[in-house]
Amino acid sequence: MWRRICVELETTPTHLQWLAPFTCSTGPDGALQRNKQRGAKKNKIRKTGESKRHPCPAVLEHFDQQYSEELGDLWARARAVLLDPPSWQYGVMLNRFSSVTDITQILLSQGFSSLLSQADVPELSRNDASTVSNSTHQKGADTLSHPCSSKCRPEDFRLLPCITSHPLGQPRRSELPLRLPRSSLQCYIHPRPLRFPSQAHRPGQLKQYYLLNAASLLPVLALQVRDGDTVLDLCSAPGGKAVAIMQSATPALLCCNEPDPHRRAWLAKTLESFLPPSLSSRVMVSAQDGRSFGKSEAGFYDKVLVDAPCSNDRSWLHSSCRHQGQQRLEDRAKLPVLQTQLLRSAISAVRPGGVVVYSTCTLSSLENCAVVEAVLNDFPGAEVESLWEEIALPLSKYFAFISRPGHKRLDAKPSPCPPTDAPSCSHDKLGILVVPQPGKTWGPMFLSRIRKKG
Ligand SMILES: C[S@@+](CC[C@H](N)C(=O)[O-])C[C@H]1O[C@@H](n2cnc3c(N)ncnc32)[C@H](O)[C@@H]1O
Repeated sequence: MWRRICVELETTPTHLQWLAPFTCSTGPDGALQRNKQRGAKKNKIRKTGESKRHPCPAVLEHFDQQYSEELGDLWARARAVLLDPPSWQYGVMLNRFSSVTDITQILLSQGFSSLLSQADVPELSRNDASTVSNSTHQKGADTLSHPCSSKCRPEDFRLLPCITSHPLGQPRRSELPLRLPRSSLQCYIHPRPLRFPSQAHRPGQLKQYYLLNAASLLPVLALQVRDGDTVLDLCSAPGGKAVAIMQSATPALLCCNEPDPHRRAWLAKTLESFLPPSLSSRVMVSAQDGRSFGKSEAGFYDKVLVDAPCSNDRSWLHSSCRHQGQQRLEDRAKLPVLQTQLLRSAISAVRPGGVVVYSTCTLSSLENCAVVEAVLNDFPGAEVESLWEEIALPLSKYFAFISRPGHKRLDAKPSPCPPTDAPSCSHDKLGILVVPQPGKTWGPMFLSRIRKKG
């Protein structure tokens, strides 16, 4: 199998071989692309300073139509965030392979705090968590109703309220505590939209951190990579989640796949900037169409991440001109077909008992729950696992997740919904959705975890 993978790797020109000597001067996190500055700046935070960007009228009109129908009042607040780049927050994911260690102190002294520390996550038992959600929903606190498809009534949808303290005293010792999965992944966030400076590449030195939308880490947490796993990152460029996977654990193999040559070059640079050469035998770059893995590598992987090509609401809203906006809207209509094919391929590529995480950075239910629903219909041996108590509840202090009360039984087995023209939007059944809101501007991010039965 190793041989086969190696052969399938592109016969790479030297600039694509990520273990080639460090020569790149551009970074993976986009910010560096914009900041052409050379040399690392002093670690000084600044306001995001995003210049005023104008939304593309055609895309905004399309979003208004679709999302006010799907999300109701929730859309007005998400819209306000998406239209206001200076309000966007940035996460700082630390690089555990960098030998420079002063960064945590600097972040803490500047008001950043650890997103994934276990310390500030309330320790709730499963029963308590259920009680908290139900009782808060009954009270109607911090809720926003939003209409969706014909299957859902507007009042069915609410924001998951913040859980900031344990409402019922100490959890019962005998019950499993509600905690984030253990991970060596470290990310620091600030309550305000302050951005840490991006780092230029320094030859021979790994970057210390990666700037990102912290919601991007949720699919990686959901993937639960363990040491020794064989992992496929099916749509990998520019490589933020691949780097996060390598922060979480040491897989036996991480295959990073990206068919687009320019984006693959960017991916290669990211890997080169964040991973030491000693990991070269474990991390590989592949150039296939992701739809082919289901046949070429059937049943090989323990874990597959499908961070699918999607509408990317944040960036598409700010399309540079009307023509680009129109083109993207045309592409948007075709995406669910590609996404469905990629997810099918991923499920075929995973071994029985293995898991696939499907994620997008759009709010569109057609690219989210409708894709998962369609694929589940083809794979009776696959089932969605709830991410509610594992991810949404522990992190509700930081992210605005939406929920549908009454469908949140923590022990409920999700079942595929009957095929329908209208998406069902059962985010709690088919996945979880982070909706940007003022003060919690992370997202959009949809994620769903599917296990292939053994
Ligand atoms: C949302 S981006 C992935 C972001 C990446 N996972 C990260 O965290 O940095 C989706 C990627 O899928 C790639 N893509 C498009 N069509 C694909 C296909 N048929 N197979 C695999 N990847 C594809 C795109 O070129 C793009 O780089």
